[in-house]
Amino acid sequence: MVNYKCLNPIAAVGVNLFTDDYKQVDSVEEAEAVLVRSASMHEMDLPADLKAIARAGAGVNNIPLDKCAEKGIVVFNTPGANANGVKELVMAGLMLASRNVVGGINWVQSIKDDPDVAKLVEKGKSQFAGREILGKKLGVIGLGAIGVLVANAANGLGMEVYGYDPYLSLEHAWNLSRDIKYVKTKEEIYHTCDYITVHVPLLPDTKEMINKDTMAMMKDGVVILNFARDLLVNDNDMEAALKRGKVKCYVTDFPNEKTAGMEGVIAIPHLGASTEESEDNCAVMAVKQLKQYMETGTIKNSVNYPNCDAGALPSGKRITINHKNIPNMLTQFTGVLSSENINISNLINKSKGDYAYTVIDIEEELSAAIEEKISEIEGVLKVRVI
Ligand SMILES: NC(=O)c1ccc[n+]([C@@H]2O[C@H](COP(=O)([O-])OP(=O)(O)OC[C@H]3O[C@@H](n4cnc5c(N)ncnc54)[C@H](O)[C@@H]3O)[C@@H](O)[C@H]2O)c1
Ligand SMILES: O=C(O)[C@H](O)COP(=O)(O)O
Repeated sequence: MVNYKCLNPIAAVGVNLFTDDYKQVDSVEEAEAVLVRSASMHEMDLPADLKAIARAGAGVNNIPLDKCAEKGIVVFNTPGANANGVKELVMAGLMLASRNVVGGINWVQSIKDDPDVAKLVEKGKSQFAGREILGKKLGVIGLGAIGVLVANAANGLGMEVYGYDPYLSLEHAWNLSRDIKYVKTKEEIYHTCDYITVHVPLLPDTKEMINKDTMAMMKDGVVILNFARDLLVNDNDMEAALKRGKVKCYVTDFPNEKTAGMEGVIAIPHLGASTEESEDNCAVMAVKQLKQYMETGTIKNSVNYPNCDAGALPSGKRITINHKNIPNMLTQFTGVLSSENINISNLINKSKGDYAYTVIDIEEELSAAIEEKISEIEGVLKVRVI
């Protein structure tokens, strides 16, 4: 029986994939597997038995990835599963920043009880006049699952789109419309674009990438959209830029105590992935990946361990070992098995940064004593026998 814990509500279509071999538990202390959306796990004690965490979504900045890797806990996310949901809201964000729809709606509410509301509307509407996005320049920073969809959709609406991503993957490059101008530096986007949207993960090198220096390079009256993470923007610098009119409007899906009431900000309550379709897609992908790992040792879409297709289970046992990526580990693993005269029928070893993963198939049973011997090898972080 595998105990799992959902730290956030996870769509039923995903959770229903768990069979009778899985049991939902009340506390994370009892869990071998965790499903999570945006709940922060940074302050959490991670139980010794925890083997995997699946983030039903893209951003993993709420999970202590290194701490997990160090404990042999594999962290998964669901790349692309909510990208369309976010893209559609970004397109709405472009419109909301261009046409004063929010101001107009609020104004209609304030005069709704006036018997002359229809006349007042026609008289007063000019104060909410906007501009069209057709022909305007949009810069997309980060051409991953979301950035590519946003770039292509904006291009379809007649915008001139510039894209920047120093790590652009082949898959995403294939999906990018040929009309998008791929630029080699962020500065080209800053100097050129009327609208700038960021779709990068929150990492040490992207934190506060929108700040007074980068905004100084932008056109006067630029519109900035942030559907990625609040900490990508320096809020104090944004406030000053909005006051000066350097930035015309800041659309954020991540309001915080500083930006929620800031003038010039359109604040959306983190709704990018909050659609039935995205929630279902993420839940199904997260649960499938978690189950596959628990049942076969295969790792797909991990962010802290290497991906590894372990293949079908052997007739005997499968030993999976999460360990440090240091020399001499395989010799030690095979040494323990050969000293017990155990034949290896298949062996896979993969690494990612400081961590590695080894799968060893044997055609017989494995005693607890041998499992213990492997666990005791220096650099071994977790051992499972399936
Ligand atoms: N608003 C929401 O509800 C919502 C939903 C999903 C994702 N997100 C956020 O959006 C981010 C992007 O999501 P995604 O699904 O497109 O992820 P993704 O991993 O598919 O794409 C991220 C892209 O950013 C690029 N990148 C990394 N560092 C960069 C840098 N310094 N400069 C330029 N590009 C850089 C990567 O190469 C990658 O192509 C997530 O990390 C998450 O924080 C928000
Ligand atoms: O990174 C993500 O996938 C989004 O920010 C969605 O977060 P949520 O699952 O809490 O809506």
